[in-house]
Amino acid sequence: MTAIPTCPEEFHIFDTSLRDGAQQEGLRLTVADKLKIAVYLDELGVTFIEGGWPGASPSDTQFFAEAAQVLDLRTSKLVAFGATRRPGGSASTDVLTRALVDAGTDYVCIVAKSHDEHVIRALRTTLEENLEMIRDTVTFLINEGKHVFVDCEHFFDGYRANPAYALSVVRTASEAGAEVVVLCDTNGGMLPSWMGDIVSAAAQTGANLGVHCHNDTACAVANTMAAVEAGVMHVQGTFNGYGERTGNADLSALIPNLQLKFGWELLPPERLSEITRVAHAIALVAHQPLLGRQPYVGQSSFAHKAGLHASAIKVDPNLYQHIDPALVGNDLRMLISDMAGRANIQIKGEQLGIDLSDRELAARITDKVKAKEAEGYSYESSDASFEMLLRQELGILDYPIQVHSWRVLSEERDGDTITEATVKLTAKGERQMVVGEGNGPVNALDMALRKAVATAYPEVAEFELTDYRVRILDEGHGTDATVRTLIDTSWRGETWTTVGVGTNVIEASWEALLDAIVYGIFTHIASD
Ligand SMILES: CC(=O)SCCNC(=O)CCNC(=O)[C@H](O)C(C)(C)COP(=O)(O)OP(=O)(O)OC[C@H]1O[C@@H](n2cnc3c(N)ncnc32)[C@H](O)[C@@H]1OP(=O)(O)O
Ligand SMILES: CC(=O)C(=O)O
Repeated sequence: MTAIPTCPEEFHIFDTSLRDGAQQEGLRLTVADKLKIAVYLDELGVTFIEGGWPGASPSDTQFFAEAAQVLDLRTSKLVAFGATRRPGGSASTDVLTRALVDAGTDYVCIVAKSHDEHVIRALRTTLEENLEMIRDTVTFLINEGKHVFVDCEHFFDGYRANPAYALSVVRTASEAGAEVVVLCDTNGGMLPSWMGDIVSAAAQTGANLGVHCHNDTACAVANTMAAVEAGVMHVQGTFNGYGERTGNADLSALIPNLQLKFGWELLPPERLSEITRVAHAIALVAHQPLLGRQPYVGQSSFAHKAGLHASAIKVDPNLYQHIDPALVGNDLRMLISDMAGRANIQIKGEQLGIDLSDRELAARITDKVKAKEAEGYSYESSDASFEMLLRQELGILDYPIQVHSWRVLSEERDGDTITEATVKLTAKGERQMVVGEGNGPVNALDMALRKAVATAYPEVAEFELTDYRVRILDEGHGTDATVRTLIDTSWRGETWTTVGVGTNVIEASWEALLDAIVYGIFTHIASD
């Protein structure tokens, strides 16, 4: 095994979620969103937050103006992004360079071309003029009192095409006073084993080096780690890997990798344990669902489904996890499914405070789960229904309501569809018959059921059906297919999921609805 590198005396975590992250298709951040995310990043403690490109868009200019007024960053420093001046001009008169100065940050990061072909064909200037643009812009910004970083765009591809020119760009930026020269894998085509030699060659210039990797080969984090092993002292990335095309190096994986695998204390442990919360909070602001299988911070990162895994986890959780999830603020989760063995059921029982140590009892429940899963039930996505099944099997589920009958009618009257449901039940000894109307049969049943139960349990009126999903289980059967319905119910910050299965979608929905109400009553409302 190669030796673990030691942490450089100065090491930067440079977050570009608000700049390169915002270059992701479908991601649109308002100024208010950016300000919120900047606060999360500062609380976590990244070294730098790149806020955007002032002058390129009015909202980025506004972001820096507002940030100066309202952001009180405690641990991070704000960076404004820009580019070298235009060819043939002067940095002192370039409109965008002026906007960079006016952004008012102490730190700026400018992008410079480092691939000869890009200079000639995209920038349409000479190789020498490109070096002059870098020299002029860095010098100008330093004279304006800025700390300057230079992003060498297409550095790795440029090095492979013309190493001498790519290195001359690094040298020019460093000699002009850039505090870090960042080697960018702009097209994201590199592989980890290709990084080390190129970074080492760039280090010969004497520049302080950083790295900025895109994820087009799914190697952005690995490439960044390889560059770190080769000696860079500054890593750029984004939270949840947002970024142009396939994204950037994901800081929610990169930071734990550096801290927990290399043993570098980049963040105090109590801040590292906030990283899952921060990744989710940023995803929420960005309106991007966070992938369950996102390393370290995803909901499934420490979720165990297979029976063999669970049986070893019962002995010691570390037998089947690479770190203690608490270190990154995540949790071990035990999933119940047709792949479960006794151990999954016993661990889940323990988490629910139900003793299932008896082998025969655990085996009976395992068989029951497998049989129900074969019918189409899915307990890994419906914890509440699993708990009800468990309690039913153990005879410890006191049904708070008894349903006598239900029906639902939909009719078209004068062009309008009217849907009405009737539910008859007994709750706390009182017989109820309630009619509910809704914009469809499931909605009408939900209304009638909750109204009927609410006379005995008034809190049920506040239960909210927050999600309803229907999945056809035997495609090809057409309208007589078996369906699975999953219902999320929320109340006072708690959410639980229940499942129903059947060839009749309304019956399957009713099963999930009824379980949702019953579960909510016995777990959240004191029964008397
Ligand atoms: C690798 C990266 O992701 S870097 C970040 C890229 N981010 C963005 O591009 C987002 C914000 N960009 C913008 O709003 C616009 O592109 C602006 C304001 C920067 C420029 O807009 P426009 O003036 O309309 O020019 P346009 O976008 O068509 O072309 C960019 C120009 O910058 C030049 N340019 C490209 N790279 C550089 C550089 N490193 N230094 C100086 N000039 C550059 C191009 O040659 C082109 O010049 P041209 O106008 O003579 O053709
Ligand atoms: C600078 C930058 O975003 C890149 O080269 O990808």
